[in-house]
Amino acid sequence: MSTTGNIAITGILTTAGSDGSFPLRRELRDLQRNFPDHYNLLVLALKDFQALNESVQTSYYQIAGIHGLPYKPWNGVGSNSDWQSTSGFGGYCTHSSILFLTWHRPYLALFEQALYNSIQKIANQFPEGALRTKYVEAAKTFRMPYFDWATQPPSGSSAFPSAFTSPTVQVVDVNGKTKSTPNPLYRFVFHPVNPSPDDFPAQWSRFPTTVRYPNPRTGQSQDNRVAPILANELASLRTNVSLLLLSYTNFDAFSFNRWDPNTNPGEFGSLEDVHNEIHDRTGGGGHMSSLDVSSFDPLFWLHHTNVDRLWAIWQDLNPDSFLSPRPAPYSTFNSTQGESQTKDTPLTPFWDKSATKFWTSEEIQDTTTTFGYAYPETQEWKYKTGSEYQAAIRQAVTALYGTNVFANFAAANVQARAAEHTQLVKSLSLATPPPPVPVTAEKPLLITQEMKASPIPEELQHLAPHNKYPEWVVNIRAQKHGLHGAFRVIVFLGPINEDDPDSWQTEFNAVGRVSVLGRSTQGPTTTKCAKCITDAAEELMISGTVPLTSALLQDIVNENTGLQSLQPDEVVPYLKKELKWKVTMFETGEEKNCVEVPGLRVSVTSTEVTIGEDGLPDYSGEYVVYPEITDGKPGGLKEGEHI
Ligand SMILES: N[C@@H](Cc1ccc(O)cc1)C(=O)O
Ligand SMILES: [Cu+2]
Repeated sequence: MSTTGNIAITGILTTAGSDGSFPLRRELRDLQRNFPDHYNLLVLALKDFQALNESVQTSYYQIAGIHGLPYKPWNGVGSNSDWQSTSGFGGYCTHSSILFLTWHRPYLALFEQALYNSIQKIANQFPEGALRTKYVEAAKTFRMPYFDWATQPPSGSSAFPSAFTSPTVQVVDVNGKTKSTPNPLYRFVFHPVNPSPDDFPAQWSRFPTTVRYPNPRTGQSQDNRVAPILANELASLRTNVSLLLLSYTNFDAFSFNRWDPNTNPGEFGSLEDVHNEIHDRTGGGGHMSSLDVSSFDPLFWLHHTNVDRLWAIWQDLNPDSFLSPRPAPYSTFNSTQGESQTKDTPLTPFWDKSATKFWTSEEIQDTTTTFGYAYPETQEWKYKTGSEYQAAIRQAVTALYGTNVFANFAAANVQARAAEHTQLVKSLSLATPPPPVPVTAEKPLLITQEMKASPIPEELQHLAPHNKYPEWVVNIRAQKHGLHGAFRVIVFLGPINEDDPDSWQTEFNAVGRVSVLGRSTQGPTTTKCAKCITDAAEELMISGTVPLTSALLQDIVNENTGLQSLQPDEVVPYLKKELKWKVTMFETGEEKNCVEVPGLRVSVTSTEVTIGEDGLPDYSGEYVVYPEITDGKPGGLKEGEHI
């Protein structure tokens, strides 16, 4: 890859196999367990890539810097002065816009192709002979792994893989000897933090490495906090992913989180919304929590690869729906605010294969193979017909994220989670975190092409007479920059410790959240992102969802609650009493209780789901709104109000 002139974004240059196949981007734990040579290459190459001089265009530092800070032009696209003016080039970020998904695809391809340079370099450093042959061979099919944060981790293993939390990792080094080495997925070590003056404001300059859940006093990363927080809201998140993939049929609704008055009752969620909450839940006030700096955490890349995968899956189920033109919410290098953003809008700063013009959404919609990869679920070449292929995708999705909430519930290891919860509470009071688990200890996820949906378990069948049940969803709308910073709305079902914001995320009764990555447009931490400034001026509204059914089921199984069915006659009075929500700001790592949120509106809807003979849910029913549940609560939808 040349480092002068326009860098073409090609992904890893690949020709299809004779059967039409492409190498797969695999789940991290699958790669680690079942493809140890690929994993070994990943560790060595990512270290090599991260160590590149930060002034090199294709270094880890510079590529990460395209997303937010330092807000300087990359690859000659835009000039420094463009970045300064708020009416001009507002940076490259595309969140809350129709281009959210498509912009990140070439971005990931760029990362993958740069990482791949290091992969090839490393493979060829092994001593000539069997060892080199083995790694050079493995390098050919190496692709970027993803972290599937929505799937049920195998029982007894952590919701946040030790591959991210272990400070060190065992590898076979290029001399053929096994050694322990700093783990490049654990964190990125800046070298230095500000290679050019003022890359980062003081808030971020103080961290010499990326951090997760930094201790507000010492700045120390507390990675052991991530797993229990991921586990605690996992059941609801899985339903959310299942709903998005199987019930949303419109690209605009599926893809991004901007709310407008015409949003359908069943479409308050989006992949962007689910993606936001992972930033929040893994960041804990550290780098992942802030769009300005999240891409410096290595986790960002595996997280976004999963987002790209979920989109690829959805797109192949809905090949005819794609983005419809919208007025640009902000100005960029190529389009001015208010001008139509379409599938032909250039995705700056990503030059296409010709390196003379930019990639557009249209060119990358259909297929990931343009960039030389596929996902386990999107191996289209294995199927004779489109409908066989789609049926296989549906089966795989339901097996991973929810055949139906009942099978999901039975599969979820509630006991393991409860134990993890106790461990978290204990570890918070310990001076030193528990010792890291060796990376190889992780259990593999089962990801196969033949995964089958399973039927409703017998002991829960009475809750879904004739295989029908109501799916309950909380919808949340708020003004994105209304609090001048990032905040979340956490939804609870049942009693909580009302007075202690620090404990809310780990309350067992926390069901899920909508995380809002708002930013400041005034004061000392003012963002340089021009898009955010115009968004704020426009009072941009966003929305998100928290599926409730899994928590309701837990309450049904827990006999102390008195709840016995999922039907409205029981659930409505129950929710009226037990449903609550809290808002906290989290940007600084400290939890700040916020009572008033501009534009907040919380509503509850349900829709009837039918589970087919094949175990697949049919989500095509109408949504019913229940204002009586939220009326009278702060920010709740009132009787007679339009959703
Ligand atoms: N936190 C629970 C979800 C839940 C929330 C509230 C409840 O009342 C019950 C269950 C989980 O991890 O699955
Ligand atoms: Cu992101």
